[in-house]
Amino acid sequence: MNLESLLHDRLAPVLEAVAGHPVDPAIRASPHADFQSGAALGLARELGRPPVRIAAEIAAAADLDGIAEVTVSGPGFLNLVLTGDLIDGALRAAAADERLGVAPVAAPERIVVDYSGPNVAKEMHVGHLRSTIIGDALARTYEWLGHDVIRVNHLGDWGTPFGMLGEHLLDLGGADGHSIGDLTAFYQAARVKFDTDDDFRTRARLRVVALQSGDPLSRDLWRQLVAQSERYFLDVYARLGVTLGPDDFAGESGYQDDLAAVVAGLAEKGLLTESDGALCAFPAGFTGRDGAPLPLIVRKADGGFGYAATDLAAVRHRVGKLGADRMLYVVGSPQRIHFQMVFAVAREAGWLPGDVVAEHIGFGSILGADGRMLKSRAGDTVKLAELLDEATSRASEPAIGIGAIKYADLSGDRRGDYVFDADRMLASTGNTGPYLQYAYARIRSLFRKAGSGPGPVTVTEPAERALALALLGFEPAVRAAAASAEPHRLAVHLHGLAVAFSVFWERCPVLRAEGEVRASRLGLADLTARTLHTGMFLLGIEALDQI
Ligand SMILES: NC(=[NH2+])NCCC[C@H](N)C(=O)O
Repeated sequence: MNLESLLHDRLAPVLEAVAGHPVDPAIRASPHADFQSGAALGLARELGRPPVRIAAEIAAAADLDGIAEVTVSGPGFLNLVLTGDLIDGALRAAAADERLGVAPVAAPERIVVDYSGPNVAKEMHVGHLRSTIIGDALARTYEWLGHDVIRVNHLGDWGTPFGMLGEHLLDLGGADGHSIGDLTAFYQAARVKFDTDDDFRTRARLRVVALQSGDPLSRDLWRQLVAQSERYFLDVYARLGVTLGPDDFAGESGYQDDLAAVVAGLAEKGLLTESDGALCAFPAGFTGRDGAPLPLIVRKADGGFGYAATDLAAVRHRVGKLGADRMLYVVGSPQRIHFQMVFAVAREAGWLPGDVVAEHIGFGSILGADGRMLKSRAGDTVKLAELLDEATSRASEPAIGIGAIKYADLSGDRRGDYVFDADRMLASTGNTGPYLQYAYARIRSLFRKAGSGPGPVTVTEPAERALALALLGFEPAVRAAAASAEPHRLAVHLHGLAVAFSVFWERCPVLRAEGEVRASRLGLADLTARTLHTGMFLLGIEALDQI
């Protein structure tokens, strides 16, 4: 049962009667009562009466079913205290339900989550790490809520670099003879040759043309690069415990045959303009600093198609073939304008109907201890594998190191930057992944000693009540995280739950209690463990029985 919505339903009719129109009661958890509503404050000006008076009027008229007490405090807040029966009933209902009382959504949507999206023959970098972690948490959460989730890994597997990379692979012994091994070194070596060797540069250009016209050797080299990279990425996903698999790769190359139709479709709608030899769309409402309209380059002057054209084709595919109701693109904030323009052009072209939601789920950067973009000691971009090595080698178990990284990423507003600080993220106290994992393992160990199972919950002590409210706040936290695609809303809630449990644990003896009290406290502990387990699962953090 969702207490916030229960209280919402109790207060909404009274508010509407008082105001003469629907008013959101804006129920919030409160340190002074169980919950609080500030709705009377918002109505004061409109009704021309002091908010305290309005609040008193609401309090007097409210339907008190399940509410023990409504009081007015401060300038006109309504403080709401629930009855013990309501809380006990809600906890027992949650405990009896495998899904902890969280019903699947009434209207499931088909949600395409585009995440990870690394580039072939290149090491994944920290931006891909964030996309992978955040995207996976979102995909898990929507799926658990009953949506039909399609994971899409928009692999960068096409474009001009493949001339240089294929040619370099050929120089090293060709498609079947050579393993590209260290991706960064491979890419950099190709790059150096491309920048310094005229002959190589010419060969690389011809290789692109050959690849695009279907030359078998070129395709072979390319396939080899893609296959080796995919294997590498899958290793990283396995290490991270991420739910992306081999079938989720849907690389840019897959849209090549659709690009002509993209151009034709845009041309037909009169949306293409030639600009310095390139074909561009100028979606309404996008202007540069100088006020000039911003172009979305659909076909480059050399006839090649770029990132934007592929993304337009991908939108058509996801709406037309995959039947998406909602599309989320979990990609770093610097690509915000790109996606806004792609969505705008797709809407103008009629490929993105008004009832299909397309949203860029942006995120900030991972910073080093110096507050700048994360760099290795040598000043290069940090390889993802090295980052994982650092966290896992310092943790007692790999799952703790990985959980620490994920939690550090997911516990703050995704739009913000965060500092990669292994000491802080691995700490077993504070707002960290290990803290959640220890809280869970501690409860499991409690049950190994208890000798008996959980019983029906009856809340009496204040620490029990605080824990109960945290448990019942799980559903709104999951729904809020899903609604705004903000996993931190769930992460922060779980941390609060773990803290509430530790306070309860200090103040309320469990194993030393007797009879119904002992059973009830074990009931609270059990529901806490199950809630932490489910919540961590949604974030992609492993819950260990024993640490
Ligand atoms: N549909 C998309 N554009 N997805 C994101 C792809 C990310 C891209 N490969 C990059 O590394 O920046």
